[in-house]
Formats: sequence, C-alpha cells, structure tokens
Amino acid sequence: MSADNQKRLAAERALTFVTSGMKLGLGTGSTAAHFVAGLGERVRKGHLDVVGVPTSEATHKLAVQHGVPLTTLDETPELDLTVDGADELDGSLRLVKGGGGALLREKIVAAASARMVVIADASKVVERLGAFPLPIEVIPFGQRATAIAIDKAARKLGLDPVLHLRMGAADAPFRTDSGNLIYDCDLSAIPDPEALADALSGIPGVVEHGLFIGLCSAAVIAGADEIRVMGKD
Ligand SMILES: O=C[C@H](O)[C@H](O)[C@H](O)COP(=O)(O)O
Repeated sequence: MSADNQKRLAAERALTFVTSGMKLGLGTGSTAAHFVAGLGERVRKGHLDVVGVPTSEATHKLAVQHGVPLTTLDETPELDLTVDGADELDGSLRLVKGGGGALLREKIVAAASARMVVIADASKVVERLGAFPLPIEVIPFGQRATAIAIDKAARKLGLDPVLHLRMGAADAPFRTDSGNLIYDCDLSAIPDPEALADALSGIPGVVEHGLFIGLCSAAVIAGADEIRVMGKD
C-alpha cells in the first residue's frame, strides 16, 4: 500500500473521533488534507455539523473547496479537537512538525484544543526524534544573529547542528503565513527534546520551533497491514 493510502486510512480513522457540534483545529500537510477532504464529504452529506479553524492559508483554501464551515481562533478560542499530521513522532507522542512551514499556527491551534490527535503513515514513527531537520521559525529582523544563537544553544546541549535557511520560489527565502523565515536545523538526533525545546524558546528572535511536546494525546498510525492508535483512543 502506498504511503498516501496509509495517510488516507489514518485520516479516515481519525474521523471517527469527530462528533457533531465539535469545534475542530484543521492541520496542514498531505495527511491533514485527507482529513479535511473526508470531513467535507461528511458535512456535505449532512452526517456532521462542525466548524473548523485552519492552521494555514493552504488548509483554509482546501477547507473552503471541500465545504467545511470555518471560524477563526479569535471567534472560537477554545477547540475540542485538532487533527494534524507530523514529520516525526516518538513513543512518548513527542512530535517534530513544520515540514510544510505551518508550525506556528499549528502549535497555537493545538494548544487551544482540548485534544490533539496526530495522523500519520508508519514511516513517521521513530525511536528517537531528529533525523528530520527541526524547523525553527524566526523573525526576519536579525535572523543571522538568531541563527548563531540557535547554533550556540544546541552546541551547549552537546549537539552538532547544521542550519539551513529554507528557500522558497525564485531563489528567495521561504516566508511563513506570518511573514517569518524558517531555519531547518539538522541535528541527526535529539536525545533530550525537552531540553532543546526550552533552550530554543529562550532565544529572542525565535518565534516558535517544531518540537511539540505534551500537546498530542493520541496518534493514528496506518501501516501496510494495520491501523493502530498510540495513546488515548
Ligand atoms: O508544516 C507542516 C506540518 O507540520 C505538517 O503537518 C507536517 O509537515 C506533516 O506533513 P505531511 O502530512 O505532508 O507529511
């Protein structure tokens, strides 16, 4: 079975967590896109009556296309459930996110939700986080100084970071939906995600990083032969 089919199956399973009346956070990425499509189908058929807060402009567009009723986090600041993808997750449901550049809004929306469920194909589950370069969103002002501070903070923790400024179209730096830049921080492995998260959060200029710790309560993982739920079903 292709990875995309696994993503779709994980999304379908997560739809069973949704009930009418829920206020939902809608994640970003190829896996979350399956969830938004499935949600739209159920809404159009009259099986579900929900509202969603998109975590990116891309998800906003997709949700509109699929007929998912939308609200904003300002109108609806407390959500029941967020369903989102991940770039990596470990056995403690710690995540690396931001491969698509949406980590800031994704984290704000997840933090405003009573529950966050990750959906992923089995390749995303890892023994130890860090093979996927950690996305770190920074303010454009002083971005080189911020990158040096990130490098120093990681080295203090015994890590050996390699930072790449993410590029977008036409050889210009990638800009997030909030107009910021992203450094992808290649660390090979992150032995102590909590310590790194704390260190990064203390750097002026870092808006947010892609380590999601203590936010996800369950993950639906679709493999070649089975779908399993990690954490609270
Ligand atoms: O910024 C993007 C998000 O964190 C995505 O949820 C993450 O990159 C996973 O995306 P995908 O489902 O496409 O692998």
